[in-house]
Amino acid sequence: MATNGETKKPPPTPSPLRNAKFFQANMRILVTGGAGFIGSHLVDKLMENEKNEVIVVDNYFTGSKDNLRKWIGHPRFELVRHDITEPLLVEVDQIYHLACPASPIFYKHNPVKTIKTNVIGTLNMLGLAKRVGARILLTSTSEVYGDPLVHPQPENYWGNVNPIGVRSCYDEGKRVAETLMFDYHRQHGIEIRIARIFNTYGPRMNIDDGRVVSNFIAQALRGEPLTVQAPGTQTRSFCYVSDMVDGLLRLMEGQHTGPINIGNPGEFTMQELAETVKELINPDVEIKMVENTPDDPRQRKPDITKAKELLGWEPKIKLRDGLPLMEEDFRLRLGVPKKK
Ligand SMILES: NC(=O)c1ccc[n+]([C@@H]2O[C@H](COP(=O)([O-])OP(=O)(O)OC[C@H]3O[C@@H](n4cnc5c(N)ncnc54)[C@H](O)[C@@H]3O)[C@@H](O)[C@H]2O)c1
Ligand SMILES: O=C(O)[C@H]1O[C@H](OP(=O)(O)OP(=O)(O)OC[C@H]2O[C@@H](n3ccc(=O)[nH]c3=O)[C@H](O)[C@@H]2O)[C@H](O)[C@@H](O)[C@@H]1O
Repeated sequence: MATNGETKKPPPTPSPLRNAKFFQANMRILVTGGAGFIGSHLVDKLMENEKNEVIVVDNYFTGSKDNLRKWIGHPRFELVRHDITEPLLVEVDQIYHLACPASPIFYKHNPVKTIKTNVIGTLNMLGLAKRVGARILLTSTSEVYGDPLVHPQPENYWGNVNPIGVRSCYDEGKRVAETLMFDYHRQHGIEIRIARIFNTYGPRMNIDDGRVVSNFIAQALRGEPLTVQAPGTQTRSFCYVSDMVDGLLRLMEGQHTGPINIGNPGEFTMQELAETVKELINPDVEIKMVENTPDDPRQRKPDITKAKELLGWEPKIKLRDGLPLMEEDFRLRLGVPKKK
């Protein structure tokens, strides 16, 4: 019973087809942004389960069909070119809502489009969830904490965000997306899950993505200086993509709405990260200090107590073990074989 005296409407029941005799899949799952970095790894994992049908919608702004090449043509897989700022009509049981450019250079490239994706796109996906009674998971971000004044960041910290800065299309956009999720949950009884993802890295990141790990690895392999943005003492905590996917699946399947931080608490300065990449990948490269961009958060590290307690999740892969896996993928794509 809602506290204002109104009876809370239960969400609509899933399609009756799910119980039909010839219905093969137990679960039809929509992944928005599934052609992107995290999305495509999530799709790989979901497709491992023969009971799942997976539909990816993506506008290929930062994603690529190449990331999903092994599934194209598979009977349990569909790939749709679609921009989520437009309505979408599909019948699904779960929605992993990832669509949004994630690298700062891409999300700042067309900030109006970024905020439309976060607000109108999330509204569209919530409308879809409401119509078909699907459970929906939003991939929010540690950027909702802005330039945090509390360290490490627990989920109940409300953040320190510049609402009119160059990053706000993304961080404020995700904050509104979280608000929309909770309003649909409270008003319409939609089953929601919110993950606050902290910097994630791994194979399939765009080579010229602009994010720090992909930049440093590509630079090290090309023999170019590693560009540490000043002052270099700013910190990030890097989570390997398979750990991230595991966390997202647990959150979707568990009983908790979140928001829940999913990230690796191992914290590094950007100078330390550059030194580690240099040591592991190319000891001959130089490390160069370059100018930074406005509003760059000075520190970031997740408090993952909730993820541990509520999801039984914690990351397994340390940065020093994850970097060589990403190096291997970048070497293949850049055509730079390892010297014997
Ligand atoms: N990778 C990280 O470190 C990180 C950290 C925090 C949050 N996240 C969130 O996780 C999600 C995935 O991030 P990623 O690193 O895989 O980024 P990505 O850029 O590789 O993937 C995003 C995907 O969304 C698609 N997309 C963008 N706008 C769209 C639109 N309007 N309609 C349809 N598709 C659209 C892109 O083409 C791309 O395939 C994003 O929501 C991002 O905000 C990522
Ligand atoms: O985890 C998150 O919540 C967010 O993290 C990142 O945003 P950011 O941490 O700014 O990512 P990067 O662009 O990789 O920058 C990380 C740090 O590296 C520095 N950097 C970046 C690039 C570079 O070449 N050199 C360099 O020192 C930046 O100044 C920054 O301090 C992601 O890009 C967002 O999508 C995500 O939501």
